[in-house]
Amino acid sequence: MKPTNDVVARLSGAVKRYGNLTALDGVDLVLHRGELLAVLGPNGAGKSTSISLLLGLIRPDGGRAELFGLDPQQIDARRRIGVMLQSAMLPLTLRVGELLRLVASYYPNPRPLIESAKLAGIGDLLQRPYGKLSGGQQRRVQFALALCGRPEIVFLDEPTVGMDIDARQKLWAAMLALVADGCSVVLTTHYLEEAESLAQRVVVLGKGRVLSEGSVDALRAQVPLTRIRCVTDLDPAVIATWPQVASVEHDGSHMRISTSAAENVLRRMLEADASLRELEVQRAGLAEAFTELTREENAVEQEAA
Ligand SMILES: Nc1ncnc2c1ncn2[C@@H]1O[C@H](COP(=O)(O)OP(=O)(O)OP(=O)(O)O)[C@@H](O)[C@H]1O
Repeated sequence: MKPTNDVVARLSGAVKRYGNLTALDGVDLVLHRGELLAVLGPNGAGKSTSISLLLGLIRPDGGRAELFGLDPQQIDARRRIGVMLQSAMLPLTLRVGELLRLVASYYPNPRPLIESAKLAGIGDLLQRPYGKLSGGQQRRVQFALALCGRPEIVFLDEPTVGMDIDARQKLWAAMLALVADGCSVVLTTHYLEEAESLAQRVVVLGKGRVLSEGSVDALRAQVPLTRIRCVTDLDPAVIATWPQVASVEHDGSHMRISTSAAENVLRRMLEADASLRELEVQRAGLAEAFTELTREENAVEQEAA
């Protein structure tokens, strides 16, 4: 357990309503110094709302939001954070180097421009007007702007959307470099492999509530599933009705089955299909855990309705 003075950001019982819609319904969330926290959840779960509360862009209707123990709207708190939101309104005619210099000037102890550019992999873009860059290049510039002030916390709201694989991997490496340097990172993403390989801790939101919270391993352990992948002539709709089969999907020519009883399911499949081939059996990852957690939430809702 980390000491509580290690907490750099916190939501306590945060409630946010938009008319009749409760976007956040009592969310508790803490961020420790030097950790990468992934905030996951399906569309509309409340991820962006949670981040907006921590950034002081919106105010809670109940509960509290704190940055470094301060109100997030205080300038002393804001000077210690960097932000990359889903939509960035930046002046299109400014060159990337000019943008970086401008944003860095808001901070008391910014990184040297070259260091920020190197971390974000935009050293070759500094002379280019921002508006002339590709979508993926603009995202990298936005990342550079988020880290150029040497912030203690960086908030990244779906940062890798629109990036190719190479750019995404570079951004991952840069996030890890920030964390190694003692910076805390809050990352929202729909790419679960991103959370799986980067995050020390994961919070799963669903319909404005925290469904689960813990390390990636702890989350996986909550849903002890195994993934079976193979080529088979068996009918997926039939396999889906077998006991303890959580899901059956097609993956090209392969079938992918998630189950909590891998041995039983495999035995049954091998008995029923002598031509079953290209078999792989693997412990389920965060994706399956996430699907199960959010599915349980939906089922509870449907029962209650
Ligand atoms: N300004 C607003 N006015 C009205 N409703 C809003 C507003 N902002 C968010 N909401 C609603 O609050 C809920 C939570 O939205 P939020 O953007 O936090 O979800 P999210 O988890 O970030 O989703 P996504 O993955 O789609 O980005 C949604 O139902 C959304 O429609």
